[in-house]
Amino acid sequence: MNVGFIGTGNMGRTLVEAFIRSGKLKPSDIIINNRTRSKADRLAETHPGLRIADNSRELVRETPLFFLCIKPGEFRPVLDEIRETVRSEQIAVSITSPVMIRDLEEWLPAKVAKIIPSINHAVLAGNSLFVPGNRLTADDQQMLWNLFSAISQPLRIEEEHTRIASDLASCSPAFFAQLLESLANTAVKETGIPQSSALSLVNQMTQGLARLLAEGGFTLQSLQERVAVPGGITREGLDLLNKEVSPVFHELIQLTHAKYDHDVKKVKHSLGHTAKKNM
Ligand SMILES: NC(=O)C1=CN([C@@H]2O[C@H](COP(=O)(O)OP(=O)(O)OC[C@H]3O[C@@H](n4cnc5c(N)ncnc54)[C@H](OP(=O)(O)O)[C@@H]3O)[C@@H](O)[C@H]2O)C=CC1
Ligand SMILES: O=C(O)[C@@H]1CCC=N1
Repeated sequence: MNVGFIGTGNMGRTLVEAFIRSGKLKPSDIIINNRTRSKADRLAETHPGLRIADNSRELVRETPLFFLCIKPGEFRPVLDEIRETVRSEQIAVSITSPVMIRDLEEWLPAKVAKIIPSINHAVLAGNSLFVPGNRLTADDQQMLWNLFSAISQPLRIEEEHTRIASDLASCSPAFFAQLLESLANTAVKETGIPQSSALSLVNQMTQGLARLLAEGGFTLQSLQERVAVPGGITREGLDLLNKEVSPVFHELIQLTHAKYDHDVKKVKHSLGHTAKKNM
């Protein structure tokens, strides 16, 4: 089956490469289009057989399933371009949280889903967040589920939980990378340990932590219990984190949701009522 990707930026490229790496799609199954052609050219050079469409309309003509791997503010021009070409039997998948399924369904006659991926799919790990629209049949849902099972663990969520689930699954790799980098850099400032040693210690620790959770039979809770011996040093640190970190995460969630609400409004405004008027 031909699969199309409109937008081969960070996440479009990650998805294309993850599907190829998993063996689920061959390069010759994939058609891409990107606003800046050179980015698509580079991806096609790395994966011989992968085809580039001259524009989104051409891509949509050739693919029963296509992904919109573009940012919220980039939807309007793409939808304007493809709406006349899209057919009702096609499946359009948005990977962008602030674009509502019902708005896409107003713009396109296609069957619509929202699937929020994560950078973790680059190593065929992490949850993809699956929000099917009403027009998808049970077979369509199963096909998408199977496709994403090759590169991730799909998780069905309600659209109203898209933001918080994305924070936890998709934004958190960056949040935790920054926290760990900050831990290493603070250690350098406080103690004079060489930065390369501090970064290596934190990096190796994180890889071990991931494996303990994935293969070692630990939960987040049981891991803390095993490390923090009663009356020991780790307990001191955990008690501090317990007190100080929760308000930071509280504020972080408030911030991501405020930005999300802002983006939802901006997208709604850009998609506006023109959709219905022009149909
Ligand atoms: N990065 C991540 O970890 C995750 C991202 N997402 C979501 O994915 C979406 C894309 O993010 P990301 O890939 O990081 O962003 P990028 O800016 O890296 O990628 C967007 C791509 O879309 C292309 N594009 C824009 N307009 C058009 C158009 N009209 N026709 C064809 N291509 C177009 C851009 O082309 P050009 O080269 O010209 O800029 C760019 O390459 C966002 O909404 C984000 O929320 C979701 C989960 C995780
Ligand atoms: O930063 C962003 O907007 C996107 C959403 C999820 C991950 N990255």
